[in-house]
Amino acid sequence: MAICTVYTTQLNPTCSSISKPSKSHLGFHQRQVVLYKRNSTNTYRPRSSGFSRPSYSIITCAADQTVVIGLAADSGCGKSTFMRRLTSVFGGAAEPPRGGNPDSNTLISDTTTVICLDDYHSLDRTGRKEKGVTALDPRANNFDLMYEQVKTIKEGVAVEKPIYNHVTGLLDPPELIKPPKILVIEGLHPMYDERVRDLLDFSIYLDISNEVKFAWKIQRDMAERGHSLESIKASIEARKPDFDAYIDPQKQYADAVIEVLPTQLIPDDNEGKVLRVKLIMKEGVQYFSPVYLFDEGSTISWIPCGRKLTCSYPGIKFTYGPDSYYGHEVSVLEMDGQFDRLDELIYVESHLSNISTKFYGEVTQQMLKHSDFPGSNNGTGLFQTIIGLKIRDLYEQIVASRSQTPVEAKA
Ligand SMILES: Nc1ncnc2c1ncn2[C@@H]1O[C@H](COP(=O)(O)OP(=O)(O)OP(=O)(O)O)[C@@H](O)[C@H]1O
Ligand SMILES: O=C(CO)[C@H](O)[C@H](O)COP(=O)(O)O
Repeated sequence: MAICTVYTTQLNPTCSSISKPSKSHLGFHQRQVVLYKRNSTNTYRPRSSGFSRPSYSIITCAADQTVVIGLAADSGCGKSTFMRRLTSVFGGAAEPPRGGNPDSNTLISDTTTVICLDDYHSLDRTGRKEKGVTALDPRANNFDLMYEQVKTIKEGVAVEKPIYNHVTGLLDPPELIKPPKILVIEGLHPMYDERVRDLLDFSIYLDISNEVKFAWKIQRDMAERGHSLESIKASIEARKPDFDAYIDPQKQYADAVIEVLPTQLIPDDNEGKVLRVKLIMKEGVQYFSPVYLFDEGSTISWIPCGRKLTCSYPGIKFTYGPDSYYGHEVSVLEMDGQFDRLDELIYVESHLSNISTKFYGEVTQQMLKHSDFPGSNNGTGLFQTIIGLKIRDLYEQIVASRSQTPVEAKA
């Protein structure tokens, strides 16, 4: 986090965000901020002798303030895969904090820091068992701390965040999280608490239908983790009431929802391999303009298979159009089916608009780069990649708008 190095009585025009010091500001990382005193003419002086805490404000460089993105989904619904795609859009690899807890859930890259909200479990595995609550139950999570820490990071100050250890089921000693350019909070509840929700600059919900969730869980937990079919069924059933009560309702607040359903191209398909994926995009969200197919606002149905796109059974179908979602006006882009050849995706990409690419073919390039990630041959990978590009664009717009904002003091 860069600090404002203003040593005159006038504020640097790029530093427009001013807030009162809180306990966390004045803690361990006090040296990261510069304290200024406001005088009667509403100008600012750097800290000098006679400084008394209540009369000082913390000034952070607005252009460097952290943009906060929320990603909500149930466990095993593709959050990690989405995060890898997002990080890749910004370049560089995301890694756990160097020299830290090997069981840390955090991933850090040059631009992004992804924190997992499981770290705000207030009850460890034993505690939840004793109280008979699941991790999805708000009573097993500390929303006050989540709010305080996300807010503090957003204001440009580092925090000591707890770690929930998925290996031991215990709460480990905290780890230091420094303010990144983009903070992603991913997990079960990024939009559950209104205070946390209000801190989000953009929010996404991964809505995986029960049939597909089940197919993915079986694939992962049976093949990779040696669980039995019965135990997977039992674990999904046990979580369902709390999922319905506390996780699923968050999708009404999301700016973008990626909904994953069984295909409609194969009658009575229950294999869950071919997917129908919807990208539901809220209208009127600042710095976010929904993607469209051919003609903005029209209703379109498109089968791109033919000379320019190779399709084997059951083919590919795109639809696009306006709709309503939890009372909000939205645009919905849908893809049913899967790609045979990813290099031909450029044909589809060239018919999509508002995809926030920096050069022709960037979506296709990203998809080809990660062709081994789950979902790369269908709408899950395509829409996750597009949302990654939209987040980059949103971030750049926010930074640009902040550096143009006139200085305004909030005492
Ligand atoms: N788009 C996809 N298409 C097919 N399978 C997928 C897709 N996304 C995820 N999966 C399957 O689901 C599993 C979980 O994915 P991922 O690790 O990204 O989810 P997660 O939400 O981060 O899970 P957890 O919270 O349990 O760590 C993957 O191993 C894969 O089997
Ligand atoms: O839903 C979950 C996170 O996405 C987990 O079930 C929750 O965090 C509890 O984890 P564990 O099973 O390791 O105790």
